[in-house]
Amino acid sequence: MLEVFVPSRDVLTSYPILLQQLQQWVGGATTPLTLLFASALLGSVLTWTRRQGQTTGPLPPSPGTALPLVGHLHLLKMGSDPRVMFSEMREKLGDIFSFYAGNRLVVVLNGYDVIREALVKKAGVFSHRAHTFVSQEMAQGKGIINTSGAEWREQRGFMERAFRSLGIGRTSTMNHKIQVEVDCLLDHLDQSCCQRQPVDFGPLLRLSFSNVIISVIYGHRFELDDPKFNNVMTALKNCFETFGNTEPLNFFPAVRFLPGDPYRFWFCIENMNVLESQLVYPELAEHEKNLGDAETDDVVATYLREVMQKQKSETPTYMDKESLVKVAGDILAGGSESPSATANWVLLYMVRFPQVQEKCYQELLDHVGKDRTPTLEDRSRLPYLEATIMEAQRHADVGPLAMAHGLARDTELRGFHLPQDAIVIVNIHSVHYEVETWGDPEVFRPERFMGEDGRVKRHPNFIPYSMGPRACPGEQMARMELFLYVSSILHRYRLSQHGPTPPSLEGRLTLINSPQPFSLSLERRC
Ligand code: HEM
Repeated sequence: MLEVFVPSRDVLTSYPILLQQLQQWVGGATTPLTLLFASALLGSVLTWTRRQGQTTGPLPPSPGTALPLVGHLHLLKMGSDPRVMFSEMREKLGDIFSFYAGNRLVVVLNGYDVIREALVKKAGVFSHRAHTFVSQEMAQGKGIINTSGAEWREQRGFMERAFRSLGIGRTSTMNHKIQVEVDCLLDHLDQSCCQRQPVDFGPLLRLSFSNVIISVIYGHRFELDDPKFNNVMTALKNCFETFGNTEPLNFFPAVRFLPGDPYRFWFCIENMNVLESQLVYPELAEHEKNLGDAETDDVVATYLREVMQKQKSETPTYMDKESLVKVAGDILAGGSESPSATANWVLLYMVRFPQVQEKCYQELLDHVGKDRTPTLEDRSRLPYLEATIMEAQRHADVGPLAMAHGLARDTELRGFHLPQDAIVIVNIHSVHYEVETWGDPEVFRPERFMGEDGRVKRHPNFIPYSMGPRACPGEQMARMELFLYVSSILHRYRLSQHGPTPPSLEGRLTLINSPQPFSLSLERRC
């Protein structure tokens, strides 16, 4: 789960610590650490020298001269927001640029045309994931997010098949699954509303959205106050929040032995173990016991049945129980943080732009009325609400750098040579904030997603789920969830700012860009 390189703000703040430590060791006495450092340096210089001689064509432009061991890191603005840094680099270097992080080449793709050319037209090469130290340690080469080639195709193909056969994507199935969680959330909100308590939606939405995907994976839900559920979800959140810090290990794996776990690697591993030992393995054992029961119909049961069939027919396969642990973890990771953070952003925008909230409510009144709650069948009748969700997704930049890709082999893109072991960053932020496309990208304006015919206008450059064969397999489900949660909350409550300061539009960028914690006041409308 989750083990891909994304140069978050954390990575850029982690490197100065690393560079400082390197300087200290160089000047210090001989200790196991200096020996460790010396061998890392020697290995790095050797690889570096070998690489320099291997390049067959011009690499994408870079910010200057790279040095052994650190590459271009000494030239990058450490600690700055990578989105800002990449925008500046793009202005100077063009749509495709590169830099060495240690001795590993990182290539950044910017703008719709270049990203489409890579992920769609050259999908066979660009649909790989980069092989990195941390991803290998955490995923053990298994699952969906961190696999490539035939193994990835089989695991991802399974997920898509299972989702189809379980009816995920069908309005009737999803209406029920999501509605159960929405109703529970609304009950909880009613209590806060009655007691005039402000609500911090962040943790509530995380638990609620996780329950939807858990019911798809394991066939049952948890009570929102179940301690085990809360424990496991905290572990997942911890992984998301600290994963970015581990990135220096991808370039200098030896630093994992430093005392005090400064890059939070062991903390991440520990939290992943909590998730797997308290949720995934026990669920697997339970499913194995009940597999004969025809009622058991969920992702895990479907996977186990397919493994049995393949074993029986002696079909070669990558599907096994160890892979199932990672597949289940990947689907849970994908299906919890991104959609719940997106919903939280939408609510935040409703408070920052009350006129948009009122317009959404008016649309709900006109097409749903006060006597019933919204359902997925109402989607086509509520285009402004849909447009508002899309605009919040674009403006909030939830997954600004997607998940890093890799290359199946050495390749060429727009005349530049890209070596097979490069890490490829897909800069979705550059597409969502392109002035040529949007005119005024900094402005929050749902109308940009409304057509003149009063219907939702789908824009090809709106790509929060990425593009090509590696694009998010949960898109359909996420869109249904976002619609039902947001429409139900806005239908029942007027949301307003709690306290004198409005919630900040500045996010917290880790693996994804989440809102900073904030609380809202609720007033019941019906
Ligand atoms: C608003 C909600 C969501 C957003 C913005 C989002 C966005 C993304 C993005 C940008 C990627 C990376 C694509 C790439 O590598 O180019 C991705 C991958 C993925 N997402 Fe989502 N996602 C969302 C919801 C979901 C849901 C609900 C699920 C599960 C049902 C899910 C499961 C996954 C998985 C398993 C991958 C890895 C795919 C692969 O490596 O082949 N996501 N998502």
